[in-house]
Amino acid sequence: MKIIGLTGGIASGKSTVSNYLDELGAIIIDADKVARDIVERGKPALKEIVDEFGIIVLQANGELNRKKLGEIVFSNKDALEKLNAITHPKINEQIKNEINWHKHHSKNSVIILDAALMVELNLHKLVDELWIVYVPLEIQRIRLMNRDNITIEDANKRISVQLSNEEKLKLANRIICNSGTLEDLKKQVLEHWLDLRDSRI
Ligand SMILES: CC(C)(COP(=O)(O)OP(=O)(O)OC[C@H]1O[C@@H](n2cnc3c(N)ncnc32)[C@H](O)[C@@H]1O)[C@@H](O)C(=O)NCCC(=O)NCCS
Ligand SMILES: Nc1ncnc2c1ncn2[C@@H]1O[C@H](COP(=O)(O)OP(=O)(O)OP(=O)(O)O)[C@@H](O)[C@H]1O
Repeated sequence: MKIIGLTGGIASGKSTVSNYLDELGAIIIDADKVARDIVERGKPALKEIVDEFGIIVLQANGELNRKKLGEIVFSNKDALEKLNAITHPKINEQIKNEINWHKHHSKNSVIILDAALMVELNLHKLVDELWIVYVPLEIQRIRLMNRDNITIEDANKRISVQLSNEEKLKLANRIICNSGTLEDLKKQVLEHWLDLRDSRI
């Protein structure tokens, strides 16, 4: 089994890349999905979040109001640190459990661990190779605003709370540049995938 860490800033194109790698036969562990699982109704993290931020962050049906919590934490560093202190240990634990499960059940596979906060969560230490999806800031901002239908101010806030591209690039084994078309992106991903396969034979 080989574990590839796939990281990059918000809206750099990681999910687009991991969807393609999924089609090529990789197993995907998506940190955003894990982060959603651990705050489901009835899970301890949700109670801790409500204790910290109040019932304002709940919807009428008792589920987390993600939009509301996002507005709070991406505008306030202390609030984000409090949310991270609740969620990050649990995200880390679940990801490690998923990796261990695959170690026993999917021995010959390639696992893609897709996480924006790979380095912040110290998950890069678990992977065999680190791939970075790089996108220049101006394009990143426009794609984020379009995808999430948010203002330039909100896009800047979300970008500014993450490690810079430069810091991530220093750690990368492979760089996927996503400033071009989706076809350009797919072509690069296929090249890396084939190269990885050849290096495993
Ligand atoms: C604040 C929350 C509720 C907002 O939810 P929302 O549905 O709007 O966003 P979603 O979870 O899909 O995240 C979208 C992107 O935001 C960025 N992001 C999310 N959380 C964080 C964070 N704590 N710090 C920096 N960037 C973050 C990532 O690039 C992520 O891919 C949610 O992001 C959350 O619970 N974050 C804390 C857990 C976490 O760290 N998740 C990221 C794991 S890599
Ligand atoms: N080469 C491209 N050309 C045009 N649009 C693109 C390209 N690559 C990705 N996108 C679009 O940019 C947006 C961000 O991509 P994606 O959701 O894959 O990013 P992400 O890195 O997974 O984001 P997050 O950190 O929030 O999980 C999406 O709307 C996606 O369709």
